[in-house]
Amino acid sequence: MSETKVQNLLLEKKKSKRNLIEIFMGSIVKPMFGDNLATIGTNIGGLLFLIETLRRYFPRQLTITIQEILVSIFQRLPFFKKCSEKTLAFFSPYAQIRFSEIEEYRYNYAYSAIKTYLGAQVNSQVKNLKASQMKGRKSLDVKRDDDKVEDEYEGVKIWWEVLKLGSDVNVCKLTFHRSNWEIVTGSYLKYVVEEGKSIEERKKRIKLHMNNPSANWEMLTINLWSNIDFEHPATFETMAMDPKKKEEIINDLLAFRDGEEYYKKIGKAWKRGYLLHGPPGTGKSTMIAAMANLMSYSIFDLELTSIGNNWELKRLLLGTSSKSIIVIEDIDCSLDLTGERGVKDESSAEKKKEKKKNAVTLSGLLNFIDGLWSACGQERILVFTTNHLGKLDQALIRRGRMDMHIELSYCRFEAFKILAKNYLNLDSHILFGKIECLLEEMNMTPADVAENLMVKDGESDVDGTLKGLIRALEQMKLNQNSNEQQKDVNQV
Ligand SMILES: Nc1ncnc2c1ncn2[C@@H]1O[C@H](COP(=O)(O)OP(=O)(O)OP(=O)(O)O)[C@@H](O)[C@H]1O
Ligand SMILES: [Mg+2]
Repeated sequence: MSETKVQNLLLEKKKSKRNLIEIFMGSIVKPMFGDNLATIGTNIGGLLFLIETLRRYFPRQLTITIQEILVSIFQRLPFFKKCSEKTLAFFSPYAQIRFSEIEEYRYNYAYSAIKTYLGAQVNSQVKNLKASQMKGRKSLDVKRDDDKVEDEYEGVKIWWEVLKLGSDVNVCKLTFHRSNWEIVTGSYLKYVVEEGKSIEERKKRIKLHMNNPSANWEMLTINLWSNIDFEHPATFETMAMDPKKKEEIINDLLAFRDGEEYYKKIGKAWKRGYLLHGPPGTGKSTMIAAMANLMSYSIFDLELTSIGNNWELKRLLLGTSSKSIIVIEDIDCSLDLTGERGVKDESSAEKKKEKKKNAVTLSGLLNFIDGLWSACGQERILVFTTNHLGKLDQALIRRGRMDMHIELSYCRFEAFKILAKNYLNLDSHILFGKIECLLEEMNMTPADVAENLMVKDGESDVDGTLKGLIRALEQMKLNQNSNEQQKDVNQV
């Protein structure tokens, strides 16, 4: 058969189908509803016919793409705007499920598990891949880099698409034939999420999250936190402090980590608060790093001064994940510690109101820790640090809120021995006796001791380094004595 003949035949076929629709619209719809409705009816009829034809003769993915194009065209027409999507969805044999990255202001962990699962669908047929190597890793991490992934589960075909809606809403969209509803919603999705989570667990790196200034937040709760890999080397082993106290803290942390059942049994939210207090340079921040490394928990470092009010604080706390340590450093400096109770000198009521509305208050923080957040945030550790325990409001530090108070203090001999082991690989030395006496007398911080134990010029030997520390301690003693003498003179 010649090519023109085939084309003519196809044209005839098309005409006859179009004629059928036109006869139906002209003889039934038009007489009943008039010209306008008849035109609309013709369009719908044509559209449905088109979809059915596409479904029969084209592969599924193409059908869906064409359907989407048709929807977008028809949505531009005022009448169809409302009903085109519903009409198409009604007639389409496929169902779709969307997983947004953020759902009701909270991070959707199913989304990240699905993304991880899709990234892991690597085989020799895959054409687009991406590879990266993280610091400290020997192997390359190779992931699939396709926006569209076709999957198969128990003989059922499933199509995934990774999309960005608007400027910042990330979505994974799943399409499947409605006849497979049971399998997909029953076991496939569970399988995907669990598989994604176990891959994440295997590859897990501890993250340090920092809150972005609220002025930079975008509408949909993304961008509240930025994160980087956390690579602080501190461990409890290298922490210079009283060994008994150290053991107590480690046991407390491990009991918390393994305590899911216990917390359920006693009906308490699975969270624990630690208050670290002590002078600057005694190891408060170092201990937070050691905690994160011991527990393999990520850190959320909450900078209260960059947010405006209690509502923003709530959003930030709701955006934290489980298995995390939420840190507020120098709580005495970053919070209006008097809360609403302290507003005494404001002259005008207006000012008071404004202050309440715009401040992150102690009561806001406490209400949230005790209330809503306890109900929805599990397996979280809260750490506050301060240099001035005395300045803190009693409400903040009462037991039950801050379960354990940890004092980090000046470097005594037990702590020094740990630093000497870390920095000089020394267990004992003839100069240790003298250092012990001086450390009992003088209040030198572990940070200062550590600084003196660092070999700076690359040539100093162990003796030279320890003598350097002794000199520093003696100098400190001299300064202290002369200060005291000066004070006495001033008093006289
Ligand atoms: N207890 C300690 N054990 C081991 N190293 C310590 C200890 N305390 C301080 N250091 C050393 O001193 C440095 C400063 O300590 P760190 O930042 O933890 O002190 P801090 O108590 O948080 O001080 P600040 O109150 O000023 O924030 C650390 O990098 C660490 O090397
Ligand atoms: Mg610190």
